[in-house]
Amino acid sequence: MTYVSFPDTRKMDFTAIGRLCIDLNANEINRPMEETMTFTKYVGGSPANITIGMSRLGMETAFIGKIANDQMGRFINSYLERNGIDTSNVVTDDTGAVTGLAFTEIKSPTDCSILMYRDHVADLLLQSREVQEQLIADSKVLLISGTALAKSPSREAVFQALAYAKKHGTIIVFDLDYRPYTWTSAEETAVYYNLAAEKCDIILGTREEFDMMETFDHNPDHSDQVTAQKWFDFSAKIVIIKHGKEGSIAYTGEGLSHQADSYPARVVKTFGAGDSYAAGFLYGLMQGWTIERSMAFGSAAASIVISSHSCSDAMPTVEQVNDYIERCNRGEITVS
Ligand SMILES: Nc1ncnc2c1ncn2[C@@H]1O[C@H](COP(=O)(O)OP(=O)(O)O)[C@@H](O)[C@H]1O
Ligand SMILES: O=C(O)C[C@@H](O)[C@H](O)C(=O)COP(=O)(O)O
Repeated sequence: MTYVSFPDTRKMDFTAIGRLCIDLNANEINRPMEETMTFTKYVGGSPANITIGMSRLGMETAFIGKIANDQMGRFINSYLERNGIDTSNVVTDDTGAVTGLAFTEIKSPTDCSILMYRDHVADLLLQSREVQEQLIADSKVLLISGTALAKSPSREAVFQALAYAKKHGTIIVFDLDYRPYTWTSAEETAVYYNLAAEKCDIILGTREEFDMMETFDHNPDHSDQVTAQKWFDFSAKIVIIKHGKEGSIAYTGEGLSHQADSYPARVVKTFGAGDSYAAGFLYGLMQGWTIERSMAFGSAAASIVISSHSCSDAMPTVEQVNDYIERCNRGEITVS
């Protein structure tokens, strides 16, 4: 059964809007940040990671964002271009803003955290008039991510992109990607997340992220079913709630639910799971696969990325994901 009909005559498969940042991942792992001396630099930012993932999977991709006018900004731009991502709507800041940094702490495979440096970052300065309507009209999918809603003018830019997507029938995906830093209150966060989610066809988030959105709702048992049901009265066709190692559950407007287990992984660090899952799942759905097969493909992609040092650079190809699934099926990867 087809739950989402993607427009079929568009030159761009997938366009994302939001932050382009730098991840600095600890080289000396299994210790606190205080004792970490060296880091490896990668392109980061959840929507950037997902776009890189989609590109690795062979999709035509583009990005809408703003980079700093410095070495970090140029590093990001050239990495995107080397990965075949259209950067014609990546604009350069001219106000002296900086690139957001995410230092990752890997204390153990299950105890990871991120230290964000996000004061005066370029990505939150994207303006609505800088969003190219034609690019969105030419795309099958527009992905938004919640962090870009945290501040103006990036907030308005995302809503403008949503308006263009609605106008042109572009399928809208919302990766909640809630990062408390840069939001000022629980009320502000919930209001803007809810306003954006009303317009989206596919919504992906963790249980904790949906809990944040339900600040004004009645869902005392944190029921996934109750969470999902709310969005089918708006635009949603699929709502996915992710539960880390426990797997994920997808709901569709017909009242059906689909459960996916996680794949085994030799976990190096847990971040990057959600971004690779999103890329794998969306890729599958755009191939016309069932929701279950798409979720399994996303889950396997996630296991590959959390078994690696980076998020963006470790995004797998189709062959790598299929090979991983086969190796798991043969019992060759059992550590979880
Ligand atoms: N420890 C783990 N082992 C195996 N797979 C995992 C693990 N953590 C996450 N995953 C996979 O990644 C998916 C998304 O992870 P999750 O942690 O829920 O999202 P996020 O990274 O956005 O917080 C899960 O549904 C699961 O398939
Ligand atoms: O999103 C960021 O700014 C940091 C990411 O690049 C980072 O690697 C990460 O946290 C990935 O997020 P996840 O996939 O939700 O775990």
